[in-house]
Amino acid sequence: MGGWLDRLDSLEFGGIILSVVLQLEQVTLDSPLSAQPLLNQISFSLAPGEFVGIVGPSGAGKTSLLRLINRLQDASHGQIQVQHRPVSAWPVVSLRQQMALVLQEPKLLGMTVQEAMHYPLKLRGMAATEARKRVNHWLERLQIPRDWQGRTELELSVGQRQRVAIARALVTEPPLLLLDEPTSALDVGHGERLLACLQELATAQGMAILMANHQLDWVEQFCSRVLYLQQGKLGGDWPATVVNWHHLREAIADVERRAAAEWD
Ligand SMILES: Nc1ncnc2c1ncn2[C@@H]1O[C@H](COP(=O)(O)OP(=O)(O)OP(=O)(O)O)[C@@H](O)[C@H]1O
Repeated sequence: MGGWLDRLDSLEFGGIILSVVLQLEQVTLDSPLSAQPLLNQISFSLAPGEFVGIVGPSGAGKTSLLRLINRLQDASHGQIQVQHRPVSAWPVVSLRQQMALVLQEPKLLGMTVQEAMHYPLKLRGMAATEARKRVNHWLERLQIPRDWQGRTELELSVGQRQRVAIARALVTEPPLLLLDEPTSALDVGHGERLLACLQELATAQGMAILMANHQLDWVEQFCSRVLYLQQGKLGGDWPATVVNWHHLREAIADVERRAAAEWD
């Protein structure tokens, strides 16, 4: 493994060379239902080795943002670049080979765990022996028991399915990993182990990871940077070490309480 950094282009800012995997400039997503956009002029970039948490109240736009990057939906305005190339200029299949997206309720599409793990490697034309080695490596790394390999999603709990979906995403070792609430159905032990593994992938191997997560304690513990979304706007983009976590928790809880009170 390794080599992600070598595959990236570089940008020069004031004489300092920086690599950027992902760049959003003034990205807006209009709502089909209201005048208020679902995402409003979002700009940020992501470098190799960053593990970034997207936090914010329910409905703030976290999932919508991840969907735009992978082109499940297109932005109404602004530009998203992956590896310095607008997402609209990439053939969709090639764009999706630059990244892996794991949605909140992952599906194995009727495949067994074993088949689902091999499928993305088969699509990339990897030789069977190498693919087997790669699959075994990631099954072990995410501590997925061997006896799950013949199971389909109907024979896995939601949390188990989540772990398999993340292993399936990692098996291609993409430069960019997009995760939507990857720990929502995991117990503390598996959640912490997964996030520690992701942190190591970022810091030791240069993978860029963007993760929507409601569980602020874990974002605080494992992420290097935090994006705060509120009502579709980017309310903050901070290194995790400078965040006032107590204040941020209160701010999010306040918005969520007010939203709930509107129904009373
Ligand atoms: N296809 C759609 N059409 C119209 N509105 C949508 C659509 N998808 C999402 N929305 C709205 O966009 C807003 C943002 O939703 P999104 O799922 O991105 O939020 P989120 O921050 O991921 O929420 P949660 O934390 O609850 O998962 C919400 O108000 C939602 O109702």
